[in-house]
Amino acid sequence: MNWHDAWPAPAKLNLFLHVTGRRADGYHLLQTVFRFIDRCDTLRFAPRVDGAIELATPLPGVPPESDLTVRAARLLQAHSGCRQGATIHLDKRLPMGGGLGGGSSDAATVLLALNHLWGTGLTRAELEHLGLNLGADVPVFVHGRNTFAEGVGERFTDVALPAATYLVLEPPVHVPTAAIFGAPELPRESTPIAAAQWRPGIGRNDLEGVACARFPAIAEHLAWLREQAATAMMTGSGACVFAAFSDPAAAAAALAALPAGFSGWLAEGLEQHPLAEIR
Ligand SMILES: C[C@@](CO)(OP(=O)(O)O)[C@H](O)COP(=O)(O)OP(=O)(O)OC[C@H]1O[C@@H](n2ccc(N)nc2=O)[C@H](O)[C@@H]1O
Ligand SMILES: Nc1ncnc2c1ncn2[C@@H]1O[C@H](COP(=O)(O)OP(=O)(O)O)[C@@H](O)[C@H]1O
Repeated sequence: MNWHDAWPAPAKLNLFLHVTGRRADGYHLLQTVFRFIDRCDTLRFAPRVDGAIELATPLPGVPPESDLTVRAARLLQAHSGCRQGATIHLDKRLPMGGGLGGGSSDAATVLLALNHLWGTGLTRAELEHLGLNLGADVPVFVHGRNTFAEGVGERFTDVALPAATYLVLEPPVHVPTAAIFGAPELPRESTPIAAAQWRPGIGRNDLEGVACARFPAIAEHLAWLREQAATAMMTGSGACVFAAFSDPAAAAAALAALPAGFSGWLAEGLEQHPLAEIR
């Protein structure tokens, strides 16, 4: 791929999410399955010889210096000693604080794209490791395969998933991930399961109870979605909730029945990240 190309940064869904413990540094041990879906942010890059990293499209409420795209580019520069720079254009479609991993996916796409465009030559494993400095969710987007993840979300056992159409609802709230993990009432002792035993439909989202109690809009969206599909669940630390349909027409019918004031969309489950093969 070239400098002028559009580089996708897909969303993820957590098909289940169990909290199995807490590390000494406060981070939580999780078990989860990440699935990539075909709803994406899009990034474009322009090369710079002055070495600067500039975000041409700053996000409301996010200072460019703390934007994950800029931080990812700087980290790769520092780690590789690369003297080139880039202007980054981000076309943001995924909601912030939605549990869809948008910011983390943007960061991973920056690492993959600039490693390719700058010719810095880091391996995918090195980029995964680098990405963990930016957030617990970044490595999986670099990894690029649907996967059963453990640890804080950096140890992977890849899984093959059946085709599915997802109806995703966006409750109009931004959930601060740290506040959900910090809640005293969060259940933190789910019994670990073996990756080989997991099948679609197994497990729940342990963060759901806290998120629904603190953000009633999530509870309302989930209650409506469960009437359409009993297996509906929240993704990540919220706010988005989703349901899987094996029949796309059933998913479309549920979307058509969405109550006034609710917003939602359909997405197809991907077999892998669209940049899974890029070097
Ligand atoms: C919950 C998950 C599930 O995929 O997704 P999101 O809802 O954010 O999409 C992730 O584990 C989120 O990963 P990410 O959003 O990258 O989190 P980070 O920026 O690393 O962490 C934000 C804060 O959440 C808490 N945190 C995060 C991950 C984790 N395993 N344990 C934690 O306790 C910490 O307080 C941390 O300071
Ligand atoms: N490029 C980015 N896109 C989205 N959020 C970003 C970005 N850079 C920094 N952030 C910050 O990260 C937070 C979490 O964003 P995001 O990854 O989209 O949500 P989640 O982790 O819930 O899936 C945002 O609220 C925002 O403050």
